[in-house]
Order: sequence, then structure tokens, then C-alpha cells
Amino acid sequence: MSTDDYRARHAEVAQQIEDHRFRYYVSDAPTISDGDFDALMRELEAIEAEHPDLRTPDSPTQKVGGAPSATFAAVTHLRPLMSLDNVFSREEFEKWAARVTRDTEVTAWLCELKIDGLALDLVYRDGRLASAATRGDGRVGEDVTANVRTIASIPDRLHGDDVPAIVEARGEVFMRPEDFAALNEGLVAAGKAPFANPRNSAAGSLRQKDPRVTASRNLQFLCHGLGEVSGVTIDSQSHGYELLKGWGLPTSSHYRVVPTVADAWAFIEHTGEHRHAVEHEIDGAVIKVDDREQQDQLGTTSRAPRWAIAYKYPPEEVTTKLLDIRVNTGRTGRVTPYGVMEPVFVSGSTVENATLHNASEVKRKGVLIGDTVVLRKAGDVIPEIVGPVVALRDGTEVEWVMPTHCAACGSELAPEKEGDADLRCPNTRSCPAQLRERLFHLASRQGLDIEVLGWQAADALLSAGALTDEGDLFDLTAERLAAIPLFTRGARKGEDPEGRYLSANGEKLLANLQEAKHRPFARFLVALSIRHIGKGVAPDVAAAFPSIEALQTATADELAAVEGIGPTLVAAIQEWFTVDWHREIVRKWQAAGAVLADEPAEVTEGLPQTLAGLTVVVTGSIPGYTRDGAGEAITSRGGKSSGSVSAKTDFVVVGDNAGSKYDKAVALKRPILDAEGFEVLLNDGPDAAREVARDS
Ligand SMILES: NC(=O)c1ccc[n+]([C@@H]2O[C@H](COP(=O)([O-])OP(=O)(O)OC[C@H]3O[C@@H](n4cnc5c(N)ncnc54)[C@H](O)[C@@H]3O)[C@@H](O)[C@H]2O)c1
Ligand SMILES: [Zn+2]
Repeated sequence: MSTDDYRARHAEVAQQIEDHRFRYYVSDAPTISDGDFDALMRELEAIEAEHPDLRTPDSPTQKVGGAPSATFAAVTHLRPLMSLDNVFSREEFEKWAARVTRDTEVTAWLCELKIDGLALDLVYRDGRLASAATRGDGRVGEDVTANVRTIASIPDRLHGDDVPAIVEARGEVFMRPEDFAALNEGLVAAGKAPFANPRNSAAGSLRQKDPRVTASRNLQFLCHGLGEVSGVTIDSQSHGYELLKGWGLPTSSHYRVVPTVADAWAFIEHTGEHRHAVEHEIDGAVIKVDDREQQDQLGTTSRAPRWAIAYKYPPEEVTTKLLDIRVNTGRTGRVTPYGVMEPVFVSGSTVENATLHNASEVKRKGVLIGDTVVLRKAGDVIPEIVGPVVALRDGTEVEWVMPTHCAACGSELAPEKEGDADLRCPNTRSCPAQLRERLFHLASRQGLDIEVLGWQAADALLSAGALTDEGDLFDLTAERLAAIPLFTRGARKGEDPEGRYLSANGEKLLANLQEAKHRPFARFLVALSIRHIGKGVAPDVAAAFPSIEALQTATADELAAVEGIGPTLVAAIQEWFTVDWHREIVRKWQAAGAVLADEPAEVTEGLPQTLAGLTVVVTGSIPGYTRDGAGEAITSRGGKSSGSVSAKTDFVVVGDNAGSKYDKAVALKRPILDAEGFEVLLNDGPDAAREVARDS
């Protein structure tokens, strides 16, 4: 690029940034995602790094974003309220830390969460709230005192007899995600434009002309900074928080003071992995030099302190176009609308579909086909359409209408019970969509593990009419498969050219089916698609009722007595057996040789029953054991291997890639063992294991 091109591009990006800042800070209605905005900022910074003459004081890189709007009176902060510089990688963070420690001997780092809300400056005079202002351009903000008086957690008066004459406290106003969802629902119902995300809803709710509106919005506040505080020496930022807390201001419980840069990095990493465990949204972690003298030595730039840095996590929100809303009939007949979007990359993968759950959810979110929407994907959680970017509508968007009939079989859709939000296809036995989903589920590894029976095979079997329902599964013969192209191959040399021959896939399917007849009973329970029986609870059910006959004849009381079986599951099991064609599946499977029962557990000779009476849950993979192997190691010592964590679980063994069971173990405070602890449990028994268990 020539210098002129750079200059032109710089001017163009700077203008775009100013426009986006206006929409974000003044209108509370951004039209691009934070990630895209940050990318523009970084582009501008990169141009300025090459051409420092472009870095003039009025460049967006040198200013705190957001000129105060004329709607509110102007308030000059007692001390400037700055922004934060950002880093996006470990390398950048360590570079920043190196720069800081080169000039100053840092004794402690304050690590905290970066709350995704908007900054607020509070001034207390003689202990009374005198003014509250938004950040504005950092020097002058907007007077929102009347609105702030309606926020429950912000005290009108500070308490204690050591309150200084002037206390200027800074913090973040935010809205909890659940309050945001409820607010949007109400706005849409009232025919008003919804907010794109919790941050914008907090800003929009605070910056209201009528304080009664703010009062209705359940805004939250947490302090994260100090301005002017008269007459008190505050040694450190964390000391400041203690003082503010003592005077009755809300401070975060999530901050830590650590001695080294490595510790601070560990905090950043840990927070990144658990960023949804907090009551508010966070878009990063903030690391600050704790000591105030050291802060002063480091000073500030025109827009941010040099003694603090924001580590930004990869964005979980992007914007994309909602091209269509379609419906899908699921395994239990539930008909779910889902959004089809322009493919977009977020949190590590490309997303083009996102479930919208049901028709009322589509209404509640207020999205129209053709909208630009905010799409959110938090880690491995399924992607979610948060809401529309109303400011970008051009009038061509159309409302979506829930179909009245099943797209797969034409049956009229209806709620299962009156008042259900979901519509279902009532044709449970034969609806091809439901049957295909059941076959796929039945064949999964948690079910009967029939490898060949994937989507394609299920489709082929159904469209050839080879199955009326899954009851016919074990009656599939070579002749039947030979009529389906997917399972056949052409004749080879020396074979009858007219003959029909099974392909490798066809042969494998038959072999798989033979093996599947002897799977553990728990896997059959999953395969039968009994509602609410998944791989977690199935082993518990099978342990209590080791055959299909035992389960069918169990009374509600007997069922309810089993750990892990709640009232919903009791009802689901009993209901399942009342349906004729369900019992028919069992009969046909058994007639074809499938064994829906477990052998009574043999007590393995020679192994002392050290785990008798104990329930152990293994989650994640333990080196040296298969999933079943770890369970066997427990049962062969007289213990019970369970799939779900409850208050009665004695030990939770946590291996690599453990999932939600680990979180549940922590929540229920169950003793946790790692792979080594598991060996201790097996070899030395429960008392020794308790010694090495991590109390969660
Ligand atoms: N989508 C858009 O159009 C658009 C436009 C402008 C800005 N933005 C977004 O706004 C942000 C940039 O704005 P910014 O200048 O406020 O910078 P910033 O949000 O990255 O950092 C500064 C702010 O962080 C807040 N904060 C939260 N927790 C804090 C803590 N523990 N300690 C100190 N401060 C804390 C404070 O309000 C502070 O003013 C970016 O995330 C950007 O993507 C988006
Ligand atoms: Zn149907």
C-alpha cells in the first residue's frame, strides 16, 4: 500500500469506529459484534504502528470511547475514568507484564473478572450519594443520578464512622443473563425492539429518561475502581475494595491477589475455562498492579492506565444473517424450529444451524427471517440465537409461522398435554422422522452399538420399507438386505452376474446385530427410547431391575425406591409399558434371540469385597481402563458403579475430559479421586481413599 492508501484506510476505519462507538455508547444499539469491533481497532492500531504520524490525539486509539450524549446533563468526573488496554494472547500478556516489571518492582497482582457491562462513576459526599455518571469520554460523563438511585445494590448512604468527606467509586452496571431474557420477552410482547445482548440491555436500561423504567429493570452493580477518596491513605487496590465494601458498596467476591506473573496467568486461564460459572457475563480477566504507589509510578496513557490490562477471551458472540427458520421432528416427536444462518465461525467451529426450541421461543426472541442476528456459542454449549439486530432491518424481513402438520409424515401437530409449549407429531410409531431418530439413537454407542447403522443406513432401511418399527430390527436377514442398494455389491469374477451379494457393510450390519443381542441390559434400556432413560441412569435402573420382566412388573413404589429414579422417570417407565407396540418391540426382539436381562453378578473369586455398600461414579477416561473396565473393577469388589452423581455417591473418580459429572460432584461436595486415587481405592479400600480424596 502506498502512504496515501494507508492514510485513506486509516481515515475510513477511524470513521467506522466512531460510528460504531456512537451506536454502542449513545444509542445502546450496536450493529456489529464486539469481536468485529475489536478487529477494526486492531487494524487501526496496526496502521498507526507502521505510520506513527497518524496517531494523533483525536485518533480513536487515543481516546476513551463514547462522547456523552446531549440527553443527559454533563458531569465532570473528579478524576478521569479511563478505559483498559487489551491483550488477546499469553504472549501479549507476558510482554505487557515484562514492560511493567522493567520499570517497577511489582509486589502483588490483583486478578479480577472483566464484567461485561458499562462503567459507572459514583460520588458520595459526606456519605450520601451526590452524583452518578456514565464514563462518557473519560473526563465528562452523563448524569444518571436519578436512575442510579433506583438500583437496589447501590446504597444512598455509606455506613460506618470512618466514611471520608468524598468517596468516588467506580464499577460496572450489568444485567444478569436471566433478567435480560425476561426483559426481551416483555419488550417483544409489547411490540418493542429487543436488545441484542445483556450488556446493551444494561446500558439501555441505565440510560433512560424516566427513572421508573430503570427501576423496573433489575440492574446490578459491582465496584472495580477508585477515583477521588479524600483524607484516607489507600495502600493498594485490594485495600480500597475492602474499604468500599466496609462502607456498604458492593464489591466482587471473585478477585484474588497473587505474587507472580505466572499466578496471574493461571488466574486468566482458570477464569477462561470457567467463564460461565459466574452470575454475570464476562468478556475477559483484568490484571492490575495492586500497590497504589507502584500504580502511580507507572502512570497512565491518554486512554488507559499502564498498571492494568484486560485479557480478552475469544468472542462468543458474532453476528450473521438468519436465512430461514425450518422445523425438525425429533426422536420423541417434538417438532423444533431451528434457524438456518449464513455460516459463521465462533468459539472454534463454523455454525450454520441453531435450535430455536419451540414456536414461543421464536416469538419471545422477536427474530424475523432475514434479520441480522446475534449468535452466541459458549465453548462446547450448543449455539444460541440471542436476538435480532433491529437497527439493521430494512423492511424485507418476514415473520415465521409455525407449521401445523409434520413435515415428515403429514400428521397434524399437537401439544402432548394442554399448556405444553412444544408441539409434537402424534404418529410416534411410524413417523419416518421419529423412527429414523430412534434407530440412530438405538444404534449409538450408549445404546446397542451397531456401528453400521448411522443416518444413511437408517434412511436406506426406512425408505426400502425394511422395517415397520424398531421391533423388526433383529429380523433383518441377508435376503432383506439384499434388496437394498446400500447393502449390496456387484457380482465379482466367477459369481453369478444376476445374483445379489451383500456388501461389506451389509455383512457387517448382520454381524453387528448378532453381537447386539447380548449387550448389557442397561444398553437395551437406552435403546428402547424410554423417555428420560439415558446412559447416566440406565445402569442404576438395570442394577435394581436386571431384566425387562422385572422392570415391567415393578410397582411405582419399588421404582421410586431406587436411587436416581425420580417421579418423572417412574411415570415415564410405567407409561412406556402401557403402549402395545412398545411391548411388541420387546416380544419381537426376544423372539429373535435378543437377551434383555443381565446375568446375576458373579462374585469374582479371590477379590476381597472391599467396596461393598459403596457407590462410585467414574467420569472421563482413566488410563489403563476402558469405560466398562473401570466399572467392573468396582463391581468385582462388591461396589456399585453408577452413572450419575447424587448426594449418596461415595466417590467420584475423575479422569481426563471429565464433563458435567465433575461439576456436579463439586456442587454436591462428594469426595473426588484422580486416577491414582482410584488405584488407592481399589487396592487399599475406602478409608485409604478418603485420605487421598480431594474434598470438593
Ligand atoms: N459492537 C460495537 O459496535 C462496539 C462499539 C464500541 C465498543 N464496543 C466494545 O466495547 C469494548 C471497548 O470499550 P472500552 O473502551 O470500554 O474498553 P473495555 O470494555 O475493553 O475496557 C474498559 C472497561 O472495562 C470495564 N470493566 C469491567 N470489569 C472491570 C474491572 N474488573 N476493572 C476495570 N474495568 C472493568 C470498565 O467499564 C472499563 O471502562 C470492547 O469490548 C468493544 O468490543 C463494541
Ligand atoms: Zn410425523
